[in-house]
Amino acid sequence: MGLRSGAAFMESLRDGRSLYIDGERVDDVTAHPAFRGVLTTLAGLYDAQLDPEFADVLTVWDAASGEACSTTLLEARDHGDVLARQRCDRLRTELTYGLMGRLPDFMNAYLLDVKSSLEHVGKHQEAARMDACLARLRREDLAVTHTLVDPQSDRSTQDAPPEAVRIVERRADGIVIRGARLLSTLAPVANEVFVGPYAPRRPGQEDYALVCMLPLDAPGLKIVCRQAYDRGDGLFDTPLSGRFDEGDAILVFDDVFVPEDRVVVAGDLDAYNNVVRNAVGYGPLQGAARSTSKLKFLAGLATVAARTTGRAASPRYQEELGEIMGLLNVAEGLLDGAALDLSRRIGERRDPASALRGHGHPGEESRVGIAALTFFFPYAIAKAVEVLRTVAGSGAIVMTEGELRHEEIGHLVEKYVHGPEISAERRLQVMRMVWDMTCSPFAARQALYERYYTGDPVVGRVLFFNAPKAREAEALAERLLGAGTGVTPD
Ligand SMILES: Cc1cc2nc3c(=O)[nH]c(=O)nc-3n(C[C@H](O)[C@H](O)[C@H](O)COP(=O)(O)OP(=O)(O)OC[C@H]3O[C@@H](n4cnc5c(N)ncnc54)[C@H](O)[C@@H]3O)c2cc1C
Repeated sequence: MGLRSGAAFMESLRDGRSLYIDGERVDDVTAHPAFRGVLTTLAGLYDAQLDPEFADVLTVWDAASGEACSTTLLEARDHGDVLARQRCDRLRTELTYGLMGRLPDFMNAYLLDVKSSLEHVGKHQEAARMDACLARLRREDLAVTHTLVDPQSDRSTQDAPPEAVRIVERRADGIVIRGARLLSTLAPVANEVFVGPYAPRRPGQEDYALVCMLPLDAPGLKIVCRQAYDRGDGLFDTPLSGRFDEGDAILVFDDVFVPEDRVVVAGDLDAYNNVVRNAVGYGPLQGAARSTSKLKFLAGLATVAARTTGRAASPRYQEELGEIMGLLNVAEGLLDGAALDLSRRIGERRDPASALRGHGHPGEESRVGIAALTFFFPYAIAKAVEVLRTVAGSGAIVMTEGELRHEEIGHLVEKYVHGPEISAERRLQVMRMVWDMTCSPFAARQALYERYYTGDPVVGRVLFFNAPKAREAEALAERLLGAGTGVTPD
């Protein structure tokens, strides 16, 4: 099949999936107003792959299928391939302003990581099954989402609660699964879902050690969406929710059959607990590109907002905006660092001796991308949103286009709501965007997303505490502590 057009992508979603939103069952997701905006955005990305202006960056040749495929599915052999991926990740996330956390790109990178991790720990059969899924994605140009986290029915323990998805029947041709997983961003408008691990499973929990891929129209699979934030209010009033509300859903697997060729892990705890632990780092590169694009967009919007009120002329606001620009420069460096880490690890996997030549330290120890996603970006993005709030002030609490166009008061809006040499229409347009980034339900969800999308931030930090680099740091301090207190050399 090869690369799909936006129209073909839309057609593929008319599949009879069981989807529920705002209290109703939706028969055709492409016709529902809640998804019109985000589907237009995603269809645009599919069309961009076919556009000669973008095709060189967004697509690569797939020798296996004999057709072009998305660069986001390119398995990198060397640094040149990694840079091609970085350029593609950057372009696609700039086309979406970093506001879509779960572009299909995220999962394409993640699944390549799964394959690399399983291979690294010697789970070759599972890695081969993942590879077969990736080959299908390249051939069919599918949009994939994922669901990793057990329901919140009991967080007093890390063990799977009975509500978590599990294997309830093993057949010769596959397995039957039952239970729920959260929280699947993009699920309403994706083609397939990857069910994968988050918390490690322990002996006795083999039925919960499940990794598989399924089409989102699989019989028995229910997509239970959160409330829509795109309420059809138009792109002037809701310029971000009207374009980038990617949707989140709890997935309920009500006795869903998974054919054997879609099962990656079914009961092997060792494989399950190593599905991403030893990944080379495609995911962090994509995440760093997305976050950098978002930071750039926020820095730009804050500057534009400051100009619409005249505050950009004041050193007090220039200082705030300057800090965001500084953070953006750091972000660019971290993105390059994530690319270098990925290249280094790919090289080491191919030739373990290369870890000892030239790079200073083995790539396994360097976690620039993950550290950037765990620590830097959540801070930098929250800070940029805070600066946006500061420069906009009460301007973010803003009337709608309706008042601007109203026959009785429109002229008063023109007279009293303008900025310095800036029309009321332009100022309102900017402030509606600021509102959608700082005050709307879309904005609140974006903030929550940045905090949680890499998983529980507490768990993430503790992993760094337990990493070899922490022991290296400790050893450095111990060296000085052990140096004695004598001030004169012996
Ligand atoms: C907008 C959004 C989109 C998401 N998209 C996806 C997706 O596409 N796919 C997917 O699989 N998941 C997704 N997630 C889920 C995400 O992975 C989880 O939110 C994350 O793993 C945290 O789990 P939880 O929300 O159940 O919080 P909990 O595990 O219930 O934790 C709640 C809070 O308690 C804190 N906490 C936990 N332990 C301790 C401790 N010992 N001491 C102090 N505090 C502690 C946590 O840090 C957290 O702040 C998404 C989440 C959000 C908010």
